[in-house]
Amino acid sequence: MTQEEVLAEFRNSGALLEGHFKLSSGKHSGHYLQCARVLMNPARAARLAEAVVAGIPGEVLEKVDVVVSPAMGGIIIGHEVGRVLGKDALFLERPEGTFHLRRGFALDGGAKVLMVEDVVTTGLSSREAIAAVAREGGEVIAECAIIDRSCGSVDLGVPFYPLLAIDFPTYDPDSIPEDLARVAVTKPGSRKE
Ligand SMILES: O=P(O)(O)OC[C@H]1O[C@H](OP(=O)(O)OP(=O)(O)O)[C@H](O)[C@@H]1O
Ligand SMILES: O=C(O)c1cc(=O)[nH]c(=O)[nH]1
Ligand SMILES: [Mg+2]
Repeated sequence: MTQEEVLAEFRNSGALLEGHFKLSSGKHSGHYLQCARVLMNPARAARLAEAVVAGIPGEVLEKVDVVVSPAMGGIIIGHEVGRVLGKDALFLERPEGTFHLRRGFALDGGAKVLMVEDVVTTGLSSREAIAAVAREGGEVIAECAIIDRSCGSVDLGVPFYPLLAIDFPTYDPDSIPEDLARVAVTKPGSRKE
């Protein structure tokens, strides 16, 4: 899948939003990639998962024991990646603010984990999720995602394989451009303030 074809999947599903968004990291942006909309079609979700997996080197894939995703955004793409790899797909949740496994999910000691995200912007959520896997006894050996909003600048501490790297500007709360500040802000994600 080319970069243009990935972007077309977002455009065609109404997932490429413009407005004023408060991101998970607290940064603000005039653009938002609403992955839930792009993944709401199961055939499209499967296509994207196959393309994500195709971008990961074989020597990494052959080591993977299990797929883990941070809820909510990572769940659907993580499950689809698990299907492509023939591996179980678990997810981390943070109802009290810190990611951990719930619902009877557990990792075997030393399990080699492929972390799967929908979007990475600052990498904050990914780093928290990677730390959570370590607390749960596993080892994240690589991460993949549909979108890298850092456009290649993020360091997750493990090899990172995004399907599409994109560079939409983001702003700290005290340096929001005037025209963006005039637009009512929404916070689409589920991280608590
Ligand atoms: O790289 P970062 O700066 O951490 O941003 C990316 C994270 O933000 C979104 O999740 P969010 O916390 O909005 O919650 P959600 O997954 O429940 O939508 C997205 O799903 C990533 O997890
Ligand atoms: O950084 C985020 O929170 C974020 C950005 C984006 O474009 N899409 C998304 O789901 N989350
Ligand atoms: Mg998320």
